[in-house]
Amino acid sequence: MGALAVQTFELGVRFGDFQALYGVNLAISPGSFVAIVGPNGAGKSTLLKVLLGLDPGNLRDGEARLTGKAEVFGQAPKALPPGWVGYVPQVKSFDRSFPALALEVVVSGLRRAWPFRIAPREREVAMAALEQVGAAHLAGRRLGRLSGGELQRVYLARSLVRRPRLLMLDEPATGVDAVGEADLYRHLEAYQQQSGATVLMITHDWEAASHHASHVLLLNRTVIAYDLPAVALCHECLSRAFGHVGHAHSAPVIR
Ligand SMILES: Nc1ncnc2c1ncn2[C@@H]1O[C@H](COP(=O)(O)OP(=O)(O)OP(=O)(O)O)[C@@H](O)[C@H]1O
Repeated sequence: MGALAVQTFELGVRFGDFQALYGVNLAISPGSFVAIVGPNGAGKSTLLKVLLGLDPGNLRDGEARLTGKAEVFGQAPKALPPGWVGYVPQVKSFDRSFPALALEVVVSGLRRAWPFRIAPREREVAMAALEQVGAAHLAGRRLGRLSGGELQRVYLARSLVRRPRLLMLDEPATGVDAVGEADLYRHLEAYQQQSGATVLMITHDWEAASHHASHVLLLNRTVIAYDLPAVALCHECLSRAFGHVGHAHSAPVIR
């Protein structure tokens, strides 16, 4: 296969007169587990949206402009075969009022359309994905009756159901308790070991990043550091990304 999982060349995104990202040059090898760390408004979600092939101009009102180039497995994100990329959005963006069952949500990831009738084979594949994230018992539950952590697992199962080569997660551990967070990493690492997939995960938890990620991308509108966690999370890099690194955050555990 040979191609890098993700490569960007002087990537920039501008919303009106606000430059959200500039000069982003990345080369991420297949099989990496990358934690994307940076302050609020650093452009982390914007970067993931570009890699998902979404047009940043369509995200909100106003003019947006993309410059430079992004490639996923050597191709423009929009040109990738369906199923190569999985995405788990932030829990807060999930619509729980939608009257659906967890199983239906997972099958919708398989079909990319709402499953009014679920075929036996689809049920089998979706149940396997739910089992993979320890959520088979949630299959028949309505979304509105799931906790934040349970909902997170259902969407993780949905993102895994087509066995993506690149999995992107936007703050998956937010609102999830410590056990749920440990489970999340366990499931991600197990999937990665089986499949060799590349994982990009936005997180505000430096400690978890330093424990679980193979690499850390420290971002503040441009790349501050992309390196092994112990290097990218050094005090100087964090100060450059966050400004003053005060006592509000626990110091990262450097192994
Ligand atoms: N569609 C849009 N229109 C205008 N501005 C936008 C749009 N999308 C993002 N922005 C702005 O771009 C900047 C980067 O946003 P983004 O959501 O990528 O940051 P983030 O690093 O993910 O932040 P957080 O940690 O708070 O989730 C922010 O200042 C945001 O307000």
